Amino acid sequence: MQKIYKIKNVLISVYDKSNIIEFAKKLTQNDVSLFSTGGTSKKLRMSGIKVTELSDLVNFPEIMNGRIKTLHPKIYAGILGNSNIDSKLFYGQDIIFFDMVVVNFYPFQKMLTNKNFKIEKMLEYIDIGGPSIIRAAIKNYNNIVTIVHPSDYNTILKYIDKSNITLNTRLNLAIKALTYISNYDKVILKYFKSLNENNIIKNKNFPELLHTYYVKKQQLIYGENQHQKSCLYVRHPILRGSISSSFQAQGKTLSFNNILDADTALECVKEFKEPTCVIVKHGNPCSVSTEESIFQAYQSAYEADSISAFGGVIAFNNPIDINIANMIIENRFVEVIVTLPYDSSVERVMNQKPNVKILIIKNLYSKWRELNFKYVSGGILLQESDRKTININQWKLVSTKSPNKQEMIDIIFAWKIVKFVKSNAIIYVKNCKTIAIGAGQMSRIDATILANIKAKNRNQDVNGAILASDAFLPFSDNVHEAAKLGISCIIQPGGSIRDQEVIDTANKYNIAMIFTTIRHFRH
Ligand SMILES: NC(=O)c1ncn([C@@H]2O[C@H](COP(=O)(O)O)[C@@H](O)[C@H]2O)c1NC=O
Repeated sequence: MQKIYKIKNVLISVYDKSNIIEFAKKLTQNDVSLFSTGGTSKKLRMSGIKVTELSDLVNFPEIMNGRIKTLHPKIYAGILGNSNIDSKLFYGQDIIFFDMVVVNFYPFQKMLTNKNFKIEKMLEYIDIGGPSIIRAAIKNYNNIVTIVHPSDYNTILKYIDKSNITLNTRLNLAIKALTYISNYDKVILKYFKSLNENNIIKNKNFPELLHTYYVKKQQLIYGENQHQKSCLYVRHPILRGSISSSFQAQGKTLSFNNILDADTALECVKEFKEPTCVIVKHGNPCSVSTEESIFQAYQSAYEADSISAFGGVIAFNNPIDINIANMIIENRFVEVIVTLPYDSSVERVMNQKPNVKILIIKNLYSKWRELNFKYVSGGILLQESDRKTININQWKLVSTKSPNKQEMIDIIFAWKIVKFVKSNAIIYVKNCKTIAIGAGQMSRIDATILANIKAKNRNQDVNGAILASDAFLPFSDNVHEAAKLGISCIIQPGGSIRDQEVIDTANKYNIAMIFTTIRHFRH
């Protein structure tokens, strides 16, 4: 036979007071005694409902602006205890054993929409007493009914006069309550994680425990290789102007490598305000060019290294135009295009090559400073992203010869690119166009020799070009190699113990040399 539960004492503490008057009235009509926190008591009393204030019950006032209202052993004994068993234990201590708790929490999620709320204000909306009451009641669901949704008031009233709130009903209400607490905590957790990330960025305060919050965006066709499964997760809140927030307008399913390359291409092209095109293969820019128009930039970047551009990932900092579209559909093998939204006429042309993957970026110049994660077996490395912008005032002219106006423009152009090329990186630039890139070599001299080979093989005119090196030139050998092709200016961080020897060699060849004092390794 089902045990009969008579509801006698009810604790009510609700932030959302909708329908509470009607509910409380019906309870009192069924000989139920009510016990409430300050605001709830006031509301009930104003409607003529008899209620005992919990602070009177425990003989302790609500303090600290409501931070402490119900956190009292007498209240928790009344929630966690069983009147049949524990009455003797608390003999003479005026413990009221509650048969039902009706609670809803401070509206933390709703307050999040209030962008002006500072952290201190948000913290005040973390409900402490409410979830504690509910958690205690859930633990004692054998003896207590737990209500967290006004929509359950009527359900419970149907049973209350018959005193047949079954164990199963209480269990289901406890599950609802636990879900409510858990969702509430998830929202707070998300908020705290966002603070965590901001703190890391602002204070370089790397936490003991690292929580990250990434949401699955899409399944990828495969990982780095076909036998590896893969998908893309994106940070929350979404980073605007990034590859993660891009929208795929057409083309086959993206792969892991497509996204990596598109990210490098996009981040690199974002460095430039003038029409610029960046072509990337295997994580490295193969060519970059800035021109008067985006079409010219594309043509010039393509010509700079048309061999490497085959099957490349191309990013533009302007919408692609009809000329680019025609050129691509006629005779170019392109894997991915990253562009700002383009015209419908361009769309119609690109639709003729439906396999080309096109990613649309709505906003290029996001102000975010991001964190950079790299995975190692069993751990992750965390660092600030290399967002160091150029500050010419920190640069030092160390050679006898000074760069001329065009060389100055070219070294700034090159220095923006070099941080996107894997180390050791040497790049040659002339007239705002890369003419050879030596990437990812284990020795710097090999990177320089590679750049020389590429420049020669592609019939580039290196005479009067500039050389940018992502880290210091450790020996003068690089200068000798560069001089062979007529390099007229070198930009590098400086900082080698052989700096003077390197400078002397530059002077010997009448090469201008600038030290940036900033290094841009990329691994
Ligand atoms: N601090 C406490 O001891 C405490 N006990 C209950 N509350 C919350 O206070 C609210 C009701 O307060 P009032 O009845 O004063 O309007 C409810 O949302 C309840 O979850 C508390 N507030 C915050 O934690």
